[in-house]
Amino acid sequence: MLKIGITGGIGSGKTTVCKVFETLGIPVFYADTVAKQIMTIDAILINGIKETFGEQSYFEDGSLNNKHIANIVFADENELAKLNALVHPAVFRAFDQWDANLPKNTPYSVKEAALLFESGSYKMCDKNILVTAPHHLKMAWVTRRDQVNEAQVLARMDKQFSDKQKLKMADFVIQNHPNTSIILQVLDLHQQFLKQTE
Ligand SMILES: CC(C)(COP(=O)(O)OP(=O)(O)OC[C@H]1O[C@@H](n2cnc3c(N)ncnc32)[C@H](O)[C@@H]1O)[C@@H](O)C(=O)NCCC(=O)NCCS
Ligand SMILES: Nc1ncnc2c1ncn2[C@@H]1O[C@H](COP(=O)(O)OP(=O)(O)OP(=O)(O)O)[C@@H](O)[C@H]1O
Repeated sequence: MLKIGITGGIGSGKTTVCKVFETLGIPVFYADTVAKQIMTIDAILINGIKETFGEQSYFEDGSLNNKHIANIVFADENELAKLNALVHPAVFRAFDQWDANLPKNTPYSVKEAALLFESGSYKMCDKNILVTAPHHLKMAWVTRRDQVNEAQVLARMDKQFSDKQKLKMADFVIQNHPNTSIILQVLDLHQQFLKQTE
């Protein structure tokens, strides 16, 4: 089965794009969401995170203290590398398991991941889509959605490849821009992917 990767910088609209694929009946694996789920259920990972970032990484009810971990890792590349090394292999395994269990008549599947290119997982996809949006819009959307300031968003942007780097690696681009329609762009790609699976 064809595997399609979707990525884009923070706030570019990856999830919004993936919701359109889902309405077309295409299964989507949300790597960022799964990463956070695994971080609260995988005992080995939980121990590794506590050992590396302290007991405060989790609240008493076992939920993840996102803010505590984000404050450490987005201020220090070495700390972020440690977190990525702990979490990413577990997410790769979860994706393989998810993909293997999809119904046999599924035309193609989509993997949404913030770090598709940075983590190398794009190599496991047949085609990769980059979602882009103007910087000022990403900033406005994320600061409003996550109630964070511009410096906090910039700290994450700094840890990701630039759109210029990612454009060289992507097979397709979806522009999330007021002058274009995400829905029409997704429909166009959907038709192309269906043709490839005929
Ligand atoms: C650090 C954590 C706890 C912060 O949680 P928080 O709820 O604030 O952010 P969330 O997970 O919703 O991510 C929002 C956005 O931040 C950026 N981001 C997240 N993790 C990373 C990372 N490791 N490197 C660079 N940017 C990242 C992405 O643009 C992502 O879409 C969380 O992001 C995390 O556990 N990250 C490690 C797992 C990971 O690498 N996920 C991304 C790919 S699988
Ligand atoms: N074209 C748009 N018009 C208005 N709001 C938008 C548009 N695209 C995205 N947004 C909003 O911007 C925010 C970020 O979008 P979304 O969550 O889809 O991006 P993302 O790339 O998955 O983000 P992240 O990497 O931070 O998880 C959301 O609150 C979303 O509703």
